[in-house]
Amino acid sequence: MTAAPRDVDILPTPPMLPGLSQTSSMLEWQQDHAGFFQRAYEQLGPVFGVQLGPQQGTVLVGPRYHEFFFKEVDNRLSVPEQYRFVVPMFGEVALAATDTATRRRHVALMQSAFQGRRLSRYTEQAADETEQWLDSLGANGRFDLWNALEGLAMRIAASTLLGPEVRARIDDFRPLLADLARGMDFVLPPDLPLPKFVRRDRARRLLTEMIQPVLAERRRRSDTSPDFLQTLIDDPGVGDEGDDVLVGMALMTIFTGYITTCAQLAWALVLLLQHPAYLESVIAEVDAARTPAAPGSPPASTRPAVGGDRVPPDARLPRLEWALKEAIRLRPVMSHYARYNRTDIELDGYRLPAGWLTMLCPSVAHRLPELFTDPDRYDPERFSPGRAEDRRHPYALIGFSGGFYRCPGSAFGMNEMRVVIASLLARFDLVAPAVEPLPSFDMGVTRPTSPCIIEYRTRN
Ligand code: HEM
Repeated sequence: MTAAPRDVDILPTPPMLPGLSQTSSMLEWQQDHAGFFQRAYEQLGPVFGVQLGPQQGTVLVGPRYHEFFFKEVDNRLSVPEQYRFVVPMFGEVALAATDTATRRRHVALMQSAFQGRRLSRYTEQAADETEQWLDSLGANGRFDLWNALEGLAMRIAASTLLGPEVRARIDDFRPLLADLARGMDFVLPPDLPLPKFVRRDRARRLLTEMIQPVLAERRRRSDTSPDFLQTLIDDPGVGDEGDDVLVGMALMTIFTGYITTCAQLAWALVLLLQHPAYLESVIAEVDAARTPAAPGSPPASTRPAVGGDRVPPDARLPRLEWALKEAIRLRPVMSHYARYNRTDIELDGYRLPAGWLTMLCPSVAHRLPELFTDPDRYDPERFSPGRAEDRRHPYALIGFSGGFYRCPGSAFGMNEMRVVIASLLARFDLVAPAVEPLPSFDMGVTRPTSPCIIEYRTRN
């Protein structure tokens, strides 16, 4: 794929969509990220250039290019330059840390934090939070999808990641996290005096002020809480870097965990409700996994959070898992992944200039017919063992990114989505939204726009 550096300067840069100015291409992208990339791919092929505001980049589509992208990271492709937009939110932590050893240490710590017994405990907590939410809904009614799931995802993130002290103050915490989300911008310089950036900076300050006393109290008590905040406090590496880094990592993890999971969960639920035949098969699977309620127990809507006929948080629900993967395939929540070219790179006859971005676009890549049969069709069984279309290439399904910087919370995100949907289906009959929800990009992820009303009633 590559050639000696001396040949590179004579090569053309990748083709761009004709007739688009800096502003018009930016506007088209802002209105519909996936549609913009799809249009460019259809007109220009698997290697094309884009101009997003002042930044130029190359989008690569297809598993061979995905492999190149993930393998070149921390080599010719660099991470932190592209993650400058998170520095005002969390400081120079994780993917935004400029020092490679520090960045890898932060990511490795997160990778180890969301596995094994800790992961099981977090999943159980997610199930308890979900039952509490369901108990609050009554026997029937309606909820706005994003509003309801955002609240739930934040409560889950708060209790599992930051612990009971922050969970108790969730109502103060929630609008601040939402302000952080709305202040996320991949393109504009992060220090412009815009109202959304002013609110972002205020949110970070107030969130930090909330977490710092918790830290101090935990240290005073030599606490052994099982949440992620305690994992950070106990880690000798992060411990040495000071409280700013520790609080920044805590905020970054809770923020990233809540917003992506919530958006992906919302799409997964909508898609499932829109496909009643497949939904029936998932409900049957969920019912088979339910622990029977004790004889004479009260109706589901009035049962306490613990006990009753709950779906065990660790239940194996393959049909639901395939539906989650299908939602990740059809509605990936990240519009693209970007890395910064440290040097000129030659790729299949093109020059990707130093200073440009190199990008992947999961929404386009997930609809390649050579990987996914009848790719526009909702067909979760494509992930069943006999078909396993995602195994056609190790980088076919990239909704959690890939390589060393692949999402460290992917297993937790999958478990959380599974327990929320299984618990909802176990308790309620749900009605699909009357109109197809349009995607919204206002919070840094692709999510269903509100209002998107879901009706529910207790199952017989
Ligand atoms: C369905 C849910 C989720 C999806 C689709 C998702 C997706 C992603 C993706 C695509 C990336 C990498 C972006 C890149 O390569 O540039 C990422 C990074 C990350 N994810 Fe997830 N994620 C999910 C859930 C979670 C959860 C539950 C957590 C934490 C508990 C989490 C924590 C992180 C962190 C800490 C990073 C690194 C971000 C940074 O350093 O700025 N994610 N995620």
